[in-house]
Amino acid sequence: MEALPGLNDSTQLANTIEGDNELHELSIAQGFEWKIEVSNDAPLTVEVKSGIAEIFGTELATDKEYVFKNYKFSIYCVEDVVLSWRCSALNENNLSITANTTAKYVYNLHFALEKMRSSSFDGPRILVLGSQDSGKTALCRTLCSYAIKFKAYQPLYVNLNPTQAVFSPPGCVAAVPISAILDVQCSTWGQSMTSGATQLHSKQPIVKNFGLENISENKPLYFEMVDQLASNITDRLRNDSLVRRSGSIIDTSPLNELDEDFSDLEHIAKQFKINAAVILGEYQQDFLQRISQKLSQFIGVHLVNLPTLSGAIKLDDIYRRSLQRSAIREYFYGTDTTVLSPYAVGVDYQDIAAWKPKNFLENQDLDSDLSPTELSPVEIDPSNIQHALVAISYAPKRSPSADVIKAPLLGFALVTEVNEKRRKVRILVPVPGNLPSKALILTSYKYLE
Ligand SMILES: Nc1ncnc2c1ncn2[C@@H]1O[C@H](COP(=O)(O)OP(=O)(O)OP(=O)(O)O)[C@@H](O)[C@H]1O
Repeated sequence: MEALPGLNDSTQLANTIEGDNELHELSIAQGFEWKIEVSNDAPLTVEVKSGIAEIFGTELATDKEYVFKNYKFSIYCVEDVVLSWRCSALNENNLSITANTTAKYVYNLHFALEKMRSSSFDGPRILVLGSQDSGKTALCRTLCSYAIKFKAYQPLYVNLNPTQAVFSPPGCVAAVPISAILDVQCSTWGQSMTSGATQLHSKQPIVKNFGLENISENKPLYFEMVDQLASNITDRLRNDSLVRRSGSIIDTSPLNELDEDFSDLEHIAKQFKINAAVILGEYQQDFLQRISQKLSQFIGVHLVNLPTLSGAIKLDDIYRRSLQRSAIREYFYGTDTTVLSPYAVGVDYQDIAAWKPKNFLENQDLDSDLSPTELSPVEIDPSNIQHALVAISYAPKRSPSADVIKAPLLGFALVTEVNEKRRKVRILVPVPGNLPSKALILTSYKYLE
């Protein structure tokens, strides 16, 4: 590969630092964190020997081996920690161990939320804002982990960023009550009930399929999905006093993807009835004031501004894509510890009724005023459905677009082969049986083995 100009594998960088794959012992002082970036080819195993260490707020058990692959994260030491590690791509002279400068703010925020939980049956509903890679998701994950650490709370994590896959494939907005410990080894936070029996308690997400990669490709459709999710959440909170009291932690898309006049933000705040908001990163006072004013009708107190989380890393597109790919892979094939066996079914062209969301960035000729949320019918041919991830809706196969968009999701399938000659399609489904006789929605995400 190296001989070919322009073909630089992203994993090469990590591999240039040669490790010996031997067991090493490492002591990290209280308040410091070990920033780690591992590729798929050179997994890292870690075993805590003594002290309290955590990953995004979830404590690591002592004398248990954890394996990390294709993951960028930090191990934060709440106490002095001794651990052993082994990796063929890390060298003990090049480990990045630095003081964590923002943990104190996260603790303060957590205790403020705890206060809201203990003083009312209606817990906090906090909006987490910030620029790209400022640590929004890391903060949400830490706050969820802290909330369940000592009390039997079940905070609702709401993911409004369709590019990231948390308990769902990418392209979705989702909400999941965090009912038990999260899987520290998983960038997708853990496994959902679709995985069957899992090592840790599986979670049950509410998922809405947006289907496109970027919210600006079809904002009206994105907000249709956000509104549907918000309405499901309102029902859930009404009927589940524990989740209501534990509160919602709402993770958003980067601020630059939302409207400059903050009307998108106002819409989200209204839909999720937020009563607190935090913004990560360094901003001009005037900018913070404008957001604060917009949100003042919802949040009694001011918007809380915290620095970019210590340890947050600027991610490149290749890594983002690899996380999306692993989430799709995990949905169908499971993980190394929970292996799943999806079923391949053969379907005739005429037995498929597929729709796709309108993409206004890709197709500038589309008239955006003409019901942008309406789905367009898909003509089955290899060029558009080969290797595509498709959402299976509950709407019967011949339903009109308006019904399909409103219908809940049954699950996802993956087109693995399209035979133009025989007019047949091979589709991977997570459960045995035929492809359900339901309307399908083609997403922009593709997965090839
Ligand atoms: N201690 C840490 N705190 C926060 N982020 C960390 C830490 N250590 C590593 N990271 C990594 O930094 C990257 C960016 O963090 P994160 O995904 O939370 O940002 P974000 O603001 O949610 O990004 P996006 O705007 O893409 O949604 C992630 O890969 C995350 O795993």
